[in-house]
Amino acid sequence: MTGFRVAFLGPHGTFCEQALRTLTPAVLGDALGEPEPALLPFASTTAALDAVRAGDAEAACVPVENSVEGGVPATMDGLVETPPLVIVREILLPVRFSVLVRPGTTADEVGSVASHPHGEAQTRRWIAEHLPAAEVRLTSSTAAAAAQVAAGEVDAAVCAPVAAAHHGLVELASGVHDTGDAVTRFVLVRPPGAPGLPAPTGADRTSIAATTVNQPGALLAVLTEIAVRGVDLTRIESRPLKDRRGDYWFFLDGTGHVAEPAMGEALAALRRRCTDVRFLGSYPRATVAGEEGPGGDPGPGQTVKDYTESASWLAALRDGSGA
Ligand SMILES: O=C(O)C(=O)C[C@]1(C(=O)O)C=C[C@@H](O)C=C1
Repeated sequence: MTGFRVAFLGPHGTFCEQALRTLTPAVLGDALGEPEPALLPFASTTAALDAVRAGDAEAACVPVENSVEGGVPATMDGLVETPPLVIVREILLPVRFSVLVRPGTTADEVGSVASHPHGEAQTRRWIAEHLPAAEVRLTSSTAAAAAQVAAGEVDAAVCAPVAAAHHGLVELASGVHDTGDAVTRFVLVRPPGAPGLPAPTGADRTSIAATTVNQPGALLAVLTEIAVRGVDLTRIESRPLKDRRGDYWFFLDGTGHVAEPAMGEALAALRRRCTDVRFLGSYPRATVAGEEGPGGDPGPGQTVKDYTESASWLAALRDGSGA
């Protein structure tokens, strides 16, 4: 045991724990600087992030978005709180739900069914069709729903199949979903500077949160700074600033690394244009097995080589050696 701790959305048996466990010790060691961390379940995404901020864990793994239901608000809000945290890895996990019950329970006996809001959203039609009489209850995680079934507080849980073993439950149904092939994206976060920025791999993603003044074209200007540098924007989502009604955090993900000129220049431009910019991390892009990731040809004049050559040309103009 190293004393190095990774917080995750618990209890045991969440998709979040599965995502974290897909990282090999080598990858985890590379991302965290420690090969064998202790994995600590927390009751919520907020609590997992708070644990890192309080020094009770050195890193946290939290869900950030689902391909069917979209962003996880608690994570997005948590990422822009202070002190800052930065993403050092992303993990894409295909999500497959089972309906778990106590041994012996039949479908007719299910009067209530629980899940995390994202789990409920991905299986809403299925529940309406197959468990029409069940009252739906929302829980802090899918495994928390399984724990409630085990405790006799609810009859069924929509959760990961692995939760059955953790909570002594059995499958009433498996492969439950309204839209197939759902994927949830998780991120591993650390305080900035520990152990340092992941090195560029050539296939990275950078996450940014930015706020702008509320005037015509402000968001367009932000997007233009990104677009003209050939950065492929892979996600944009907003969250209210809460204490400034009508103002928003824009969460932007784009291909590239802050150490590369295009992304570096785009970030510097946002720093000039926005009322606040948070660098949320540059980290290797994950792909689902068998799928191509984003970020093909950045367009004419937009490769790292193009940026390096133009910077040398400008330097020569400035020092009088070129024309
Ligand atoms: O509750 C869990 O098991 C989680 O890991 C959270 C979460 C989410 O936030 O979307 C992860 C994957 C599923 O989409 C449902 C719930």
